[in-house]
Amino acid sequence: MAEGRSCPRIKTHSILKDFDVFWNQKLGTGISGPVRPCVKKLNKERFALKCVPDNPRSRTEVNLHVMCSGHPNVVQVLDVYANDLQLHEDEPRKPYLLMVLEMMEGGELFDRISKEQKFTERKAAMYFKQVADAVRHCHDLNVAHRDLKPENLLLKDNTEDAQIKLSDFGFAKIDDGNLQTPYFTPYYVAPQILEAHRHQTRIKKGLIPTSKPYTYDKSCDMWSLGVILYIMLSGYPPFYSETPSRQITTEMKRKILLGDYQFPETEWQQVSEEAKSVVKSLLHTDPSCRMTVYELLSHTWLNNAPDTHLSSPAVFSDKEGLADINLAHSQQLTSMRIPDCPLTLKSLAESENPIIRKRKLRKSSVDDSVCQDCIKKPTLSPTALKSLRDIIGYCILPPKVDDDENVLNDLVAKCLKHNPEENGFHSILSTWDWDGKRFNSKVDKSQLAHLVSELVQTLTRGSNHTEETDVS
Ligand SMILES: Nc1ncnc2c1ncn2[C@@H]1O[C@H](COP(=O)(O)OP(=O)(O)OP(=O)(O)O)[C@@H](O)[C@H]1O
Repeated sequence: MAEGRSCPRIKTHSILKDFDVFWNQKLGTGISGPVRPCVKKLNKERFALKCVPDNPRSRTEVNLHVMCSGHPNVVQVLDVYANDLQLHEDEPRKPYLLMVLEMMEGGELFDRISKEQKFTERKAAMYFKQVADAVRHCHDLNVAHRDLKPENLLLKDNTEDAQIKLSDFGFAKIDDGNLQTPYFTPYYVAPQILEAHRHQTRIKKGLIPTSKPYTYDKSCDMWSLGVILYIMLSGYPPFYSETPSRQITTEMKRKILLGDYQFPETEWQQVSEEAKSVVKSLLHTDPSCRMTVYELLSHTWLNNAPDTHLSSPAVFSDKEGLADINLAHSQQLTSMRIPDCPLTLKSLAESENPIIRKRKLRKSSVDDSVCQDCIKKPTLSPTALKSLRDIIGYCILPPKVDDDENVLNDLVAKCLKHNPEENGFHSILSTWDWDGKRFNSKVDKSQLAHLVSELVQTLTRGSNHTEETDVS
């Protein structure tokens, strides 16, 4: 079992006593601003300095990064300072946490791959194994990283066999298992919570041993690993939108939930079946069936990958393309992360006055672009809404009758009477070959619940229905 490091004492004297900081240089830039080089005065050793505003969230980042630090594939945190700084001319001095990090001279992993003369499956497996081992270490400590993406995989130096290390614990979270006891109103619920609920039900029925704790966040890390591996092997991501936008589109979410991706012949015909099988097991749509990090590390491909050439370096050398890949991956992670304070819905009777309710609802909108779209959408009648919700409720609750399929077919048919024009609904139904009366393919009820739940969220945001509920 891995042992975590305890948090170093946060130093409150000026960092400039111990380090020379190159404020005008940057090693890279993230959401929290540039990461700068610095040199320890005592021995002239080079480090990277990450400055984050001092607030509870950054304190969590520091704590969890330090905790996971004692592993060769995790960037080490040497020291942490709490100093007041004026980092921008137009801002007053503000409290910051300054993290002195091990210097990763080799830059980001995908930049390195773009320069590889001969990039093979074996090399990809060698890189990937190190990333997986870092994730194993975090998961052993019950930490979900939640931001596994190419930009956070850094190389120690520029040598041929440089180590890869995981960085940026800005979204990391102690996986305290809260999601094993999901609380929600069954009709309006994030897809992730539905999954946790299903898992809970399966444990209760004895279908899954209780010794295998399930947390959605850890399974998200495994999904991210699947996306990273897919990109490493082919040069492009498994899920992308035909119309690039800054917001993840409903269509892309749908593709992710349905696991709707391909292995196009041109780039994938050379790739071994074992590698594809690893990708498939990581991108499994049901998080509770997704490969765990231990299953991944014991997979034969990781230790016995063939020496076949991959086309990814050529694709990565297009810098703009690589930036698009990184952006798409970040957006997908954002859409998958469960908010740290889960949203719950209160009934109208419990809410405060209507003006406050409306204002709260406006503020709670997480996806403005979707919201704007929805305002233009036709209003759903309460009966139509109820019939959609009945389908969700039916799909997430344990079956009560033997005649499962007919009940579902009847519910859908009834719903169609109330929602005849709703294209989103028709498109969901076509996933399982709805012929107007029944489904002709076996319905994955969990996925159906996901998709209808999303549709309900989309249709009710910005419409009259938002007045029926209050988000707190
Ligand atoms: N230890 C390091 N050594 C060298 N470069 C680093 C180091 N840490 C970070 N960087 C560079 O700085 C960039 C941003 O760092 P980091 O991801 O930690 O910041 P962030 O503000 O949390 O970013 P994000 O937008 O990904 O959340 C990295 O992608 C990398 O290029």
